[in-house]
Amino acid sequence: MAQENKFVYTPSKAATVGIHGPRDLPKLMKKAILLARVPISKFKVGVVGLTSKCKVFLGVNVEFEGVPLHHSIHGEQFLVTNLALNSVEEELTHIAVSNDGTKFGAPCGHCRQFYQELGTLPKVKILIQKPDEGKDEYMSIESLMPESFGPEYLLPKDYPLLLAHRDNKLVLLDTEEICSDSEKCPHLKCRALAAANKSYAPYSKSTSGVALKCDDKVYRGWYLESAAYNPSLGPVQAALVDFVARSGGKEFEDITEAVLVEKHDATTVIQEDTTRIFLKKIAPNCDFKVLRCKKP
Ligand SMILES: O=c1ccn([C@H]2C[C@H](O)[C@@H](CO)O2)c(=O)[nH]1
Ligand SMILES: [Zn+2]
Repeated sequence: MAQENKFVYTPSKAATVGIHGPRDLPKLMKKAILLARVPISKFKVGVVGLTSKCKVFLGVNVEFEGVPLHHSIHGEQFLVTNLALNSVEEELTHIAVSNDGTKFGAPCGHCRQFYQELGTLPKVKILIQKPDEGKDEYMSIESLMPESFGPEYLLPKDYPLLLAHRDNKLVLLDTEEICSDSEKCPHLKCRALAAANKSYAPYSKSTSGVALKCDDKVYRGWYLESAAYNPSLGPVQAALVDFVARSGGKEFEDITEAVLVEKHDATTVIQEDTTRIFLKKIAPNCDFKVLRCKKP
């Protein structure tokens, strides 16, 4: 990996920290918890996840001072976004969630709902403490959500869900030149367009992406929707997941530039106004531009 991501472990890197299977996920928990950004609650949540190809991903909760609480990113949501941003199409099989590194608990309702986007019957298993028996056990998220509401109510059968490979095939409205390696180039407009092209917005169709610049490094993320609408993660929050994962502890206020790419004809969901206000609060010196895109 060109830029170090403290939140992603290849199987060989995972083995060096003693992770060989689901039982070992707690070994990374204390490290994860330390990476949380919680100026409001001071309540740090760490999440360690394992995929079917034995990669390990971390998640943490992220809070933003000065904006409404619903802009916060939960640890479990961070983890899934981290998988999406790293093009992990394999299945997420196990997660462990903790706020102290020793006790493991269930995700909140908002996260259980968000995990419905991984498939209509999420097979993800979660480490749960059994107080009576004094030991931890994995149980399925499905069993924590009987009678669930999910994408199957709103989308056609077999619709590609959140972690599926996606190319929305959007182009910028103005005839701007876009680099052919737009997933790696240093231009915010190219990176934000590439992000919008991976956005999962099956409910509003308002796909969008954000690219951020800090110290000549680019971070990007894309809008991820939830069938229950409210748990959806905005494109700027998704880009901030990338920022928290790869910036090596930089502050949000160090972000100097941001570009949002969204559809020119988006009417049901528009990110521009909210993103502008949000960035003004968390990164007051950030120059914010909006570019419109369309289906060619
Ligand atoms: O399952 C949960 C529950 C809460 N939080 C976060 C949200 C907020 O930052 C803090 C307090 O609720 O903990 C999570 O990350 N996951
Ligand atoms: Zn949650």
